[in-house]
Amino acid sequence: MEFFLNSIFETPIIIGVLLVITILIWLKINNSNRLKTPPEVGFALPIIGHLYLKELRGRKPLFIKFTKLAEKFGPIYNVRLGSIRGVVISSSELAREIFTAKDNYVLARPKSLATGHLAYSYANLGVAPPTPYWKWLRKFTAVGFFSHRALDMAKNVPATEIKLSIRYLYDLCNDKGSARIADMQQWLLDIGLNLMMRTVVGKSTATSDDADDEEARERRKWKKMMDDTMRMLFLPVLSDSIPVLKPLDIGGVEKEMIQVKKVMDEIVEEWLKEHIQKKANGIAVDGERDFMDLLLAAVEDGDAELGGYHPHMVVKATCMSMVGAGSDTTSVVIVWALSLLLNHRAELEKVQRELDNVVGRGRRVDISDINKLDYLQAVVKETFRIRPPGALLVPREFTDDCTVGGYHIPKGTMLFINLWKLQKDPNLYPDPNVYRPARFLEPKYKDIDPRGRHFELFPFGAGRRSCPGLNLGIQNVHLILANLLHSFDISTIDNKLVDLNASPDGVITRKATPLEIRISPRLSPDLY
Ligand code: HEM
Repeated sequence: MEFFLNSIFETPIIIGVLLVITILIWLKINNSNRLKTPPEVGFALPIIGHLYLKELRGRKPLFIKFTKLAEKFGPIYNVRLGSIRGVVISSSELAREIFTAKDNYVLARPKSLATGHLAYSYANLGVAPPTPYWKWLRKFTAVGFFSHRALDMAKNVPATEIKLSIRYLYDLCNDKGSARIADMQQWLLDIGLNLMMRTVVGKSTATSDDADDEEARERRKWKKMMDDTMRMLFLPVLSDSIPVLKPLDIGGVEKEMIQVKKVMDEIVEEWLKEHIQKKANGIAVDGERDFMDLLLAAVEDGDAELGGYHPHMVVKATCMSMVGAGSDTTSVVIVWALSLLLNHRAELEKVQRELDNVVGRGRRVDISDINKLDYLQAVVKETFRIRPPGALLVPREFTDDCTVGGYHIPKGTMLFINLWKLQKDPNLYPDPNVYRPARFLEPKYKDIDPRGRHFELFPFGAGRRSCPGLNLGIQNVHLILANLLHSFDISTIDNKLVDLNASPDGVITRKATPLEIRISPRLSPDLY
């Protein structure tokens, strides 16, 4: 008997089995006390988290990498980008839960090295924490600037700016009857910036103005400043994910941010001084009032909630956030709309036929026509669906522990909504990867509104932190696209297909390569 017991307990296999059983029981007891968390995409290493995974390596856009991971881990999963803990959502139902019942938890934006330097100490509306100051600014912009009434009053700005830009293209065609545009994306980025500069600070950067006078030099300086600021503001910096690298300032990025901030502030300060002078002279009351005029008047009102910021800093930061957030977004939608139409010529011709039927060829399109252009509106919706300009929206951060889809999300987690994947869900749209604008004319889809109320299509985000400029954005996208397609016949060079790949850089989904096209006028010369 004694021999028998000894042989059992001395057998390493038996001891191993007992050990495993003990560990399993311990894990089970321990897990049942723990909260259920979303699937983790792998084992997170210290410092780099999941950045070593093959799905997260390489120079592809982050939303493509997240889409690959969603195919493996489902509509909600946890990912660690270095020290940043994120949750990635790609289901319409979960997005609805977050932006309705849980909206209060996700009103903040994460901080980064770039926002620390370029966002006027977080006075910038796009990154300000959800304080009474941010609420006041949202209310002010919604009522004073983005309401339908305000847009109606300001409709002359797009009309004149678009006319100028179309005229510029027409002049390129003039004696040859057509023109080759090497980079239509650049023309569209210019017009987007012109529109916002006129609306916000009353200035125009004039499309591709290469004159050599003082005014043109000034305009080139603003344009470069805006380009640099936007590029730097959304630059993924390694030290945001791996903070121990911050003192090294790899590639001199932080030094460059400080330089960009200096130039930015000098220019915006100059605009502010001009507006203060205008106000003192009474011009801002009687003449055309831009956003800076309105805000300048509002911050001096005793009821303004300025969160301890100097009133002038609020004006500078907010105007920068408007120009920055409103220009590239608008242009990028039109780049994609045009690119998709060029790859589907029958659709392009349908839009032009609709324009000819509704507007005719005897005058130019104007704002009042847009509501009657059903096919054009369907084209814009299909573009928002297939190529959302913010494919991951703009990240948010959970400000408290929360539950989403039954999973525990701890405070401090970054929220990514993968619109790129969500809006191509086959449960929402049949043949989701096929470009078919007419789907938005079908009874089931025709009432889908992209303004953040329907979680099948919400390119402007949703909830209380969604895009405040969406009405202006929607108006300008339709107006510019309609004007282009009405004014010109457009084709690719040698009828080649347009490359539809997205650039890996930035939060705004730009096209990776230039859009090269040929245009020829289709209206009578007196209309340009
Ligand atoms: C087609 C054009 C546009 C698109 C697709 C777009 C998209 C977006 C998206 C996705 C967000 C983030 C929303 C969220 O977190 O849920 C956003 C925020 C914002 N947008 Fe737009 N936008 C456009 C035009 C504009 C315009 C014209 C303006 C201003 C004139 C503007 C100003 C802003 C601002 C200030 C924010 C930050 C709001 C905050 O954080 O409280 N946007 N936009």
